[in-house]
Amino acid sequence: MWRSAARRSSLFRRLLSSSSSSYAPPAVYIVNKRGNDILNDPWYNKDTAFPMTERDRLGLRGLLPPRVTCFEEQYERFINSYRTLENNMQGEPDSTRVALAKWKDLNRLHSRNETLYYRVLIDNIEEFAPIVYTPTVGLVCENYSGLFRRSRGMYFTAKDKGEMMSMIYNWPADKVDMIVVTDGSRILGLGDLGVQGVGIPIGKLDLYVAAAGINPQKVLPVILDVGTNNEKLLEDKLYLGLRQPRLEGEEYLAIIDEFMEAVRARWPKAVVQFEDFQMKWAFETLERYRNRFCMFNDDIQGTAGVALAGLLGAVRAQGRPLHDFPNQKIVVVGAGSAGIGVLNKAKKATLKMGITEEGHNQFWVLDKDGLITKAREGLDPAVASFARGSGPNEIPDLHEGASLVEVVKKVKPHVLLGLSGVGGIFNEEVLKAMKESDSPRPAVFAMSNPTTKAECTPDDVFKHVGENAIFASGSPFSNVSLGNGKTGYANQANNMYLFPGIGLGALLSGARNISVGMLEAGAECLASYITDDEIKKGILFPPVSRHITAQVGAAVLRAAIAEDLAEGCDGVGPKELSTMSELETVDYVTQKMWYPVYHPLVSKK
Ligand SMILES: NC(=O)C1=CN([C@@H]2O[C@H](COP(=O)(O)OP(=O)(O)OC[C@H]3O[C@@H](n4cnc5c(N)ncnc54)[C@H](O)[C@@H]3O)[C@@H](O)[C@H]2O)C=CC1
Ligand SMILES: CC(=O)C(=O)O
Ligand SMILES: [Mg+2]
Repeated sequence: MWRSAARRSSLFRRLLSSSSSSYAPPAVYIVNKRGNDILNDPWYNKDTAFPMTERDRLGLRGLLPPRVTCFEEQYERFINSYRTLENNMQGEPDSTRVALAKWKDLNRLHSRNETLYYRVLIDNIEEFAPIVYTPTVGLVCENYSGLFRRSRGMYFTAKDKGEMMSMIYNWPADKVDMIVVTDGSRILGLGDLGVQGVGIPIGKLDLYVAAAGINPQKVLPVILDVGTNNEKLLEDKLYLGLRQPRLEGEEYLAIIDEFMEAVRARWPKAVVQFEDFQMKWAFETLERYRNRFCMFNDDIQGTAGVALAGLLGAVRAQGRPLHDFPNQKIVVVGAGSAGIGVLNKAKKATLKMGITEEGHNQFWVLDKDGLITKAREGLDPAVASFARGSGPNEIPDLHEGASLVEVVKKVKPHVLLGLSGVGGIFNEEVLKAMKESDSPRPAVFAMSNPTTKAECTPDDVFKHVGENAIFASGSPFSNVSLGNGKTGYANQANNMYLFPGIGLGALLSGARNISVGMLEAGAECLASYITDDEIKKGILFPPVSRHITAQVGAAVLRAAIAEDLAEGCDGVGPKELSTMSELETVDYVTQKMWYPVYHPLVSKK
């Protein structure tokens, strides 16, 4: 027993030290450029940190101020100037201006020096995630055409039909590990933003680098510009996308198919995350590609795992055992890609706990037309199994199309969960009705993004529902001081806790595709991450970090192996991966994460 464990861990050590990892940093970078071309390349640029020997070697002498500074000094210089910006903008009434100024400052750093940018992002992820990701990324997308300075990512358009297989070779990196793609049709809760939606793949991939340690040279943000139905954009002089209505039907699918095949041709092992597609295409493309590519839909699948972790947390917060979950009454507002993804996942958890398909009775779902019942004309099959009926188990008078406040008053739900994209829809009347919830700790999840679309704020929840309430939102809010030293926790319930780990685990396992089992393993890992003590305080989610991502990534990787989907990565095969214990897998995943440091540069010639 001891011998085999010892043998296994020596194999593990060898794997860590000898794998031809794309993540373990190389000792030197070989560059085929010199002088200003290096300074203008954010991947190689070190600004004033180039040592004199390197300045001589690379033709940089005289192109930089004479004093050589170290990384730490550059870091401090950036943070100080960022703090000055913050101070100068204090009292500025227009919060949009402040957010965009901060985003521009970070973006300028990215365009100049990626190593410094990612270190700043990693070290300050909680502070900077709201700038590179939601909510500021929403503002950036809305104003993208005016803000555009330097291209990031790739643009495939309806006009590129038949060209994508060659276009994909225009991307400069030989290897791409992680792609996030959108068609811009449903950007956060902001609707169709056409080509301007490219900000979302950029923001998501920044989190991949910061939280999952994906090498930034191996990520690719992609926008598929198939037109836009947003009249305002079509009339906007600055708009940078195609000026045509969105492609539909087979024409649309042909573009997506061609893009996916081009990816497969050049980078067959890349993981592709679909993001912010309008509902019909979100589900259709997921079904179309899930068994043929290593891909997933973050809004349907990532969100579902995070929401389920939150729902189970709400059960624990009441001091109830998890098997009580099927008795929780949950009102879901929004029956789109995210809402239906959450409902399917929660139902599956209920069925796993022994409830039958016909017997589950805990969900009430509303969309823009109110409560969805079996009487709904043209009932969407995706939501049919959640539509309320009229049998003896039903609450009387809850008719088709009943309003949110009626539903909350009559159901007295344990959880009210919003994925509607409608800001403020959980108004005072609704929240006061939640106070009468049958739960001693009513939970309100206002998951829509960005902040302007949040269904309510934590202040409103703790004021109207009560201090015992549990709150979570898609975009970040500050905790609320409840007086007497007590805190009302403003959790962030966002798929950012899962997608980086899902992508990383899929990548390192070399999975052929991303199975339900792999996603479940990630979600279960997240659900069990928070301790009972934290849950009692009302804390449902951990801060986003490399630690949680490594755990989720390891869980996903192990599930891929268990399901025989893993083909290995970077010379580490499935057999070797399968010999690792749980702990060793976490160590392995952690070790494979890229970390920003300056490397000596050596000129090719
Ligand atoms: N926190 C997170 O991790 C995530 C949050 N989201 C957010 O969820 C929101 C919805 O996303 P999707 O489901 O993809 O959008 P979607 O457009 O597919 O669905 C929106 C749903 O909300 C319903 N709705 C609209 N107005 C309503 C009203 N007044 N009352 C009740 N329901 C109403 C619509 O009928 C539709 O069913 C967005 O704001 C998005 O940012 C999405 C994914 C992840
Ligand atoms: C978080 C996210 O994926 C969304 O709001 O669409
Ligand atoms: Mg999304």
